[in-house]
Amino acid sequence: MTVDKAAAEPARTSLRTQIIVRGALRSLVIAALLCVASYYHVAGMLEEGVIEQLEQFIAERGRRDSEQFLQTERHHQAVEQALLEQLQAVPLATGTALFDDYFEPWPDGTWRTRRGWYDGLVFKDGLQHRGFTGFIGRDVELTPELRHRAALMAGLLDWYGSAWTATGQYINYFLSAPENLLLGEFIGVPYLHQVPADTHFPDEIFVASANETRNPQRQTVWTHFYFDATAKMWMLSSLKPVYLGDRLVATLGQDILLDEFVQRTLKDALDGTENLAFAADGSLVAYEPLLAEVQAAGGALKIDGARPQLQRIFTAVTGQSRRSGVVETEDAFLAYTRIDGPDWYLVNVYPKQLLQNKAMAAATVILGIALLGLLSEFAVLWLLIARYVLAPLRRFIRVTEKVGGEGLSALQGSELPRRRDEFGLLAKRFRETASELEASRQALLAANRDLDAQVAARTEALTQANQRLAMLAITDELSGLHNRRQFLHVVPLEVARLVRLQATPLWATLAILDIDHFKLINDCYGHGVGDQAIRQLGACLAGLHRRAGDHCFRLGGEEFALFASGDQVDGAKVEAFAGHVLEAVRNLVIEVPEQGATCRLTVSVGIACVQAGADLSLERLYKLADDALYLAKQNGRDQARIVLIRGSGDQAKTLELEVR
Ligand SMILES: Nc1nc2c(ncn2[C@@H]2O[C@H](COP(=O)(O)OP(=O)(O)OP(=O)(O)O)[C@@H](O)[C@H]2O)c(=O)[nH]1
Repeated sequence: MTVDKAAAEPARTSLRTQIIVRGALRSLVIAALLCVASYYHVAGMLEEGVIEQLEQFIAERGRRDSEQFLQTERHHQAVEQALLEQLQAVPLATGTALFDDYFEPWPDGTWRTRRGWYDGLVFKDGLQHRGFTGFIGRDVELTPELRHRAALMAGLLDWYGSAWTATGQYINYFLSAPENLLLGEFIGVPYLHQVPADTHFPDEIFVASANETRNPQRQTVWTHFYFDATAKMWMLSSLKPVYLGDRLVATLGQDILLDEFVQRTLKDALDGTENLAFAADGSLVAYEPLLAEVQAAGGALKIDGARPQLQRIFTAVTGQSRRSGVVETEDAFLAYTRIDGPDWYLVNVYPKQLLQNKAMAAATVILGIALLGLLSEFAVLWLLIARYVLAPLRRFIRVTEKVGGEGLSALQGSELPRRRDEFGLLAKRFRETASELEASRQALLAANRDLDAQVAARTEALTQANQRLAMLAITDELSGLHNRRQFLHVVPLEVARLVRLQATPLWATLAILDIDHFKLINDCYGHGVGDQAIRQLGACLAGLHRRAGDHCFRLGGEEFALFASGDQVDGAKVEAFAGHVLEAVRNLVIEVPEQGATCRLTVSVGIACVQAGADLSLERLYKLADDALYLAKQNGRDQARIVLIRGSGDQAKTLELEVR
């Protein structure tokens, strides 16, 4: 068992760091996507809210700003109604008499109101009156009707004028008649006592604007607004012609202070937005960046192509059919409302960038909260991983490191967590696997042992088979003697050994035996008997030839060889040996089972006995023996011919013997 190197090494990177870092990166991407989604969601919600807010704001502003002008129109209607009623109801004489209470002739030929009506006086009614002046041109014919009307107009001005101017919204209030009569309360100024005698008011714009030629509908007329350089105030005039039947009897007029309106327009805007006001004919009324130019143009600064942004606003707003609402342009929401009376538009420009900034701020807050949440979540995760993942993992690592020293049994140790979660399951699997591995190991060891035994047995069998094969290779199967192969192997070795040991004269003896007329045995009794004869002859020769260093061979067919070595060799001994062989063969009884008989055999033998010398060799030995055998056969068989050579070379002495 080897220890896994990777397990024993400390981890290069922390699992926890990897999880946290990768988790954090993915969460950051999600948070960024959430932030983008939040941005668009918030922007959408803000847009709805802003449009609603703008609609409310502008509608309220429209109502409030219109109210001032509608109030003026109501004033005009009230005075008109009162004048017409009085003209019809008050007897001419009464009015005529009153005329002198109000007017007095001036040396310049004009009639002017008595000074007390401006400076202050207590009238017949017992009340204090003051504040207004009046003027009647010097060429005017003072008919009773005019005197009656002038008196009634003076009375109305006396009654209502100071009340109206006291509201602070009007700088003056005046009533004129087409005969060149003008009555008016001009705050702080006895204006009509100061004008020249030849003044002809019906030609003045603030009276003539309401004449029938310019105002055929006989409606209230609103002049252009203008900046009064003397008073340093923004103003607007409102004129209302009063007709008795078809006859113009008076014109009612007011100069309205617009300072408050202009200031409100400039200042009273939602944060980050700006207001502007313009007339339906395109005259700019109030717009902070162009205030000086509006003043310089006396209220007649037109919105045109020179100011494309304003022109876009003007076109977008005046194209709307609703009285107030919100129009969206490429870069802004335009909250617009019409203002009754002078027919103006008030517009609040809400840049979309403002909305985007708010959405971005909201999205940033959401992102911040999300990041904070993620941070705390990952901090908790950091601790949880340490406790529930890293700690059990480290126990696993320790246990696997122990495997090297203690073996698989370490895996079954109690250090592995016993829990109900995946780690518990893993530990269980570890223990089970350890048991299985141990069982497998034991089985493997047993199998190895078994295999070793089998290999040993097979090796032994193989060795024996090889030995058998080796034996078979050198053994003649039929006789059990060594064969010709072994003869050619052994005899040269023996001869060489004898040649080496020349110091003590040694002898090599080779006898070659050949069965006589063996063919006849085969022919007469069959090959089986022939084989049996060879077997018995082999056993016989092996029995005769038992000394160490003696060898017995079947050279093939019915031919056998005997080889021996020795130091005490002479003719008698060899003759005795040959006789012994011949006799032993003659005594062999070969069974012929098929015929229930026996047969006998003889052999012819050629023997060469040579004293070892330099010229000794197997070839020489064999030739000598074979030649001797030939002689034995030639000489009648069943005998031995011996060639005995003592010495070697020129000193060699040959002795030939015959044994029967
Ligand atoms: N049964 C049997 N016969 C064999 C075997 N080997 C050789 N022979 C026979 O031995 C006979 C040898 O015959 P020959 O060479 O004529 O010799 P011979 O008949 O013994 O006559 P001489 O040697 O001249 O006495 C042949 O008929 C062979 O078939 C063997 O292993 N078994």
